[in-house]
Amino acid sequence: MPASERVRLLRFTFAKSRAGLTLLTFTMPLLFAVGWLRDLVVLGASARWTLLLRLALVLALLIAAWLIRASGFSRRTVVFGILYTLVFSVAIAATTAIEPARLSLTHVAVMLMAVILLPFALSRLAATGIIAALALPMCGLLWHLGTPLALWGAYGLFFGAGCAIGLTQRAAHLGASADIFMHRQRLLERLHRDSLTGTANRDGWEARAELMRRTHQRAGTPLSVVYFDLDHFKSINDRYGHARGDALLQEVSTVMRAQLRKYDLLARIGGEEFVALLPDLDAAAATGVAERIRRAVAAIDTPASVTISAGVTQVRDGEPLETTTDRADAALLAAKRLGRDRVEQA
Ligand SMILES: Nc1nc2c(ncn2[C@@H]2O[C@H](COP(=O)(O)OP(=O)(O)OP(=O)(O)O)[C@@H](O)[C@H]2O)c(=O)[nH]1
Repeated sequence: MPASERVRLLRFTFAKSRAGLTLLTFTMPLLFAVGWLRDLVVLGASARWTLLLRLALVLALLIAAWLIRASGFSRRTVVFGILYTLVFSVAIAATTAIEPARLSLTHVAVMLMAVILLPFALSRLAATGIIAALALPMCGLLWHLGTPLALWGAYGLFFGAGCAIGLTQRAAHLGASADIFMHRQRLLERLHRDSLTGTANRDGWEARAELMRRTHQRAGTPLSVVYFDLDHFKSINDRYGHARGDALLQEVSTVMRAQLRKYDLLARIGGEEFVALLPDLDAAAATGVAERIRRAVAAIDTPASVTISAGVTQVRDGEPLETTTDRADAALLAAKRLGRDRVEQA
């Protein structure tokens, strides 16, 4: 798969996997809330204030999770993620009924693990989300090991496994929709490409040219259009045959591409008619490019010698693209009238 496709696929996957991971972000405080509510039932009124404090913390964590969600996974997410992790860890430490004297190395290690893993739970990657979904409840289990509360850790693990399975299924579903997405992209690319020369076709031109015009108008940078037409191509077809004509069209488009920059748009919009859209070039500079192409085409080493005529114009402020292309076409006709194998500027 080409690199550009892979990047597009990754972007698509990231965009789609956000929802599941956001759910995970909210799940963790809710899990703790369930555990603490259970304490309220078991311990009764004697621990009311501690439990109220815990519930207030859960509320704060939910608000923090909401803020993280609202920040839209930008750079701010990282800052919120770190704050969230800190508050979360302090909340665990402050409200877990373990006296400082009983704190063991395991507890410290578990807390560190929780601190390290939470940002992963917030990350966009499904894989790290799954790790966090399983590892965080595992932290809870280890934390309470040897006490009845370990049951809650086990429950969390069970719940985390559910999350992980959900995420895996979602990933599989995403894989299928990504396939459809890529298929659609390839189809669209094929529809916009001229099968003979590999350049854009008329649909491809129409899909991209107007967008480029708007971008350049907004940026206030020059943009030029060049119309090309092979001279007396009919006689070449008649003399050497259609297949040789086809091969010549391919050679000409290769020569043109070699003279253009990567971001110039080249399209075959008719039988032996090409158009190029040249960003950041005014009419004079575009004429220079067209002249270079004219010379390169004339130099193609073939028995069926071919020349090309061109009409150049610059996009004027606020005018529709059609007006510009009409002007370039008129300049091309002038080049034909003046004897062909030449470039005219309008
Ligand atoms: N081999 C080949 N020929 C094509 C293709 N598309 C169009 N043509 C031919 O291109 C020729 C164009 O002829 P005209 O429009 O008369 O233009 P011309 O002979 O190039 O003359 P000028 O443009 O006036 O210099 C026709 O003979 C078409 O059959 C194609 O895809 N392959």
